[in-house]
Amino acid sequence: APDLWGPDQWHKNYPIAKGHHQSPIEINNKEVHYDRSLLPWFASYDPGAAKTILNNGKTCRVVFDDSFDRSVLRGGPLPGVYRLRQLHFHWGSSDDHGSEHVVNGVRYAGELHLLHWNPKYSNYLDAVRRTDGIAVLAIFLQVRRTPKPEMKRILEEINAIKTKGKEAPFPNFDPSILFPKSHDYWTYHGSFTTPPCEECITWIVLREPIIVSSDQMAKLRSLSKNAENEPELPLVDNWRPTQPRHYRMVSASFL
Ligand SMILES: Clc1ccc(Cc2nnn[n-]2)cc1
Ligand SMILES: [Zn+2]
Repeated sequence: APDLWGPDQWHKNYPIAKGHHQSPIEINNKEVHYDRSLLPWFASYDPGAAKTILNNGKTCRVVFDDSFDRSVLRGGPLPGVYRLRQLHFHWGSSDDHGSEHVVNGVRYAGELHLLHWNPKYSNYLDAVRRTDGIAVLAIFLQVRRTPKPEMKRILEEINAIKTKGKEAPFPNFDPSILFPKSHDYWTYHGSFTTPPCEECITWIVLREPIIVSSDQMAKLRSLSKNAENEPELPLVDNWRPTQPRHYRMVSASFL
């Protein structure tokens, strides 16, 4: 059956969805350009900034206090500090797919996005209208037999936010505990991967995935996209297919 609201239809309401700076994209070694001028990136997150965890019907999201430069990302390709606003996940209906970016043909089971905005703009909604408004740190989730203990706190809250609109307190959490060892990254200019698909994102995609277990991925898949009193609709496959790269350069911070 034709999916009336699927990614191929978004351009009808949001023409930019067919723009030339859309995300996600395929990252292929042969087309990547090593840029030795790229700086390392740094996250300085205050655990006290974590506020709540929410099922918004399209993902599991943790929101942070972004009323001042409390938790920030800086360095890398960024011109200054960017404020952490929220993190969320993308995943599939099985372990063999679910990530948004694809690396040399490899799809990972999921992808963690930490979304930051440029405080040179008066607020987040203004920032999403600017090409340098948003920075997303993207981290692949790779399934192996070993769970990632640092994922436990998020996954333990899943039972409290099973259905769309459910929210729970999520205090004292520093998302940098989720980071892999290596800070090597690719960077390119792109967009939100859901409507309105604004082309306002500096993407920082980490080369090293974090390792999670199949059970941990199954926990994410136990979320529902329906509200409590509605028929059960599993929240899975909330990833957008890769988009044309057009003439964009993907730079690598590593050789
Ligand atoms: Cl909460 C949320 C916010 C944005 C998206 C889509 C997206 N755009 N860029 N990264 N993720 C999905 C869920
Ligand atoms: Zn995302």
